[in-house]
Amino acid sequence: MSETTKTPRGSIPGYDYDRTELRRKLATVTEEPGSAKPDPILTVDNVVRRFGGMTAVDVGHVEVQRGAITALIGPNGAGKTTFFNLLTGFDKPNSAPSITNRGPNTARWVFDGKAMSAVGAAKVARTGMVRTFQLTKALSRLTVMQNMLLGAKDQPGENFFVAIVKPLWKKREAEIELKAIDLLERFKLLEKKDDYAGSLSGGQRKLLEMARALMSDPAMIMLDEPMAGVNPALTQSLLGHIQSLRDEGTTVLFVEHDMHMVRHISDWVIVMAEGRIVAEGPADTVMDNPAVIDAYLGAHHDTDLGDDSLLTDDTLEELEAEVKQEDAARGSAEPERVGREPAPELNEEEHQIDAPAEDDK
Ligand SMILES: Nc1ncnc2c1ncn2[C@@H]1O[C@H](COP(=O)(O)OP(=O)(O)OP(=O)(O)O)[C@@H](O)[C@H]1O
Repeated sequence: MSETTKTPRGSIPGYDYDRTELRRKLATVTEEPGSAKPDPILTVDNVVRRFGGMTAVDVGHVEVQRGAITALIGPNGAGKTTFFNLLTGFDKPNSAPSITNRGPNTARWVFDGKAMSAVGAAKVARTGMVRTFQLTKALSRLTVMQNMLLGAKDQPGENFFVAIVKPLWKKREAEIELKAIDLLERFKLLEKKDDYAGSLSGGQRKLLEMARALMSDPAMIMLDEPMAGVNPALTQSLLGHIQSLRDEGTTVLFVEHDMHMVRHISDWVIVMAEGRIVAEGPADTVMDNPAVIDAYLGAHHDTDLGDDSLLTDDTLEELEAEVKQEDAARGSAEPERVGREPAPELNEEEHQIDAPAEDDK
């Protein structure tokens, strides 16, 4: 990956993006929930969302580093999607400020210097914080190209002067179309540009949604399970796209269950469980945090944390002893062996994603 120096979108002019520098900065961040980041693009305080008696999100404080790829992970039901919905204006926290709810404990989040707590979804997107959905929102009865054009900002019709001066709107329209073609080519969807979005596969719709989100040049893109439903053949290129976005200066915040992907591309990982942030750190160490292991084992016994080092020799011996006991109880002569499988590597040919069906949720 190149060590280019570019300006992250939404940053102060002249700020040099440098990946080595980013890593050096993140290495100074304390590995604890809510830790301060050297250059946060997003700072969130006191976001609480309850559904009836159940608290789905209760985030006291969290920061997202500008220009980095941050993974938001956690077991099923941890509150990740609800948190995305709240931040992007698709839902409202119970802790939102109101006439009856004022004071230091009310919800507040600031994106790129702008207070966002009372901002609706459309305006949030215009400020440069754009998200995709776990279930794609491509408009089935529009073509792929029409979907892309909808994602553009500064459309000719939005500006009265541009709209009435033909050379101006013609020029702007042509620019938007060129951008759409470029993105569709990047996401290998160009030959589908005249097909209805409804005819695409689940994985292709996922790619279309990401490409469409990029039409507005967001400062931060928030991806909700980008890999779910994506064909393994496209997995590697999607990972490459996400990394290039970061290298070009876009901040990426993504929710993902595939721990191999999380380990492979994240600069930083934030872990949620039962609505709270329970751990933070770089991908290669955060998975060993006892709070993370508890969160996953407590909620979801069969989650693969992508790290076989959790299987220590002691654990293996204990498991082997348990198997022997069970076999003895069943009267079996030859106990099964408990072994350590090699950790699967993320690799172009072999990497398989646990892809839930697109319409699971
Ligand atoms: N509209 C809603 N009404 C009632 N409960 C809800 C609603 N939306 C979410 N919840 C509940 O809030 C909790 C958090 O759900 P959420 O979808 O945010 O979790 P998640 O971490 O994204 O899970 P997953 O990884 O399975 O997608 C869950 O218990 C869920 O059932």
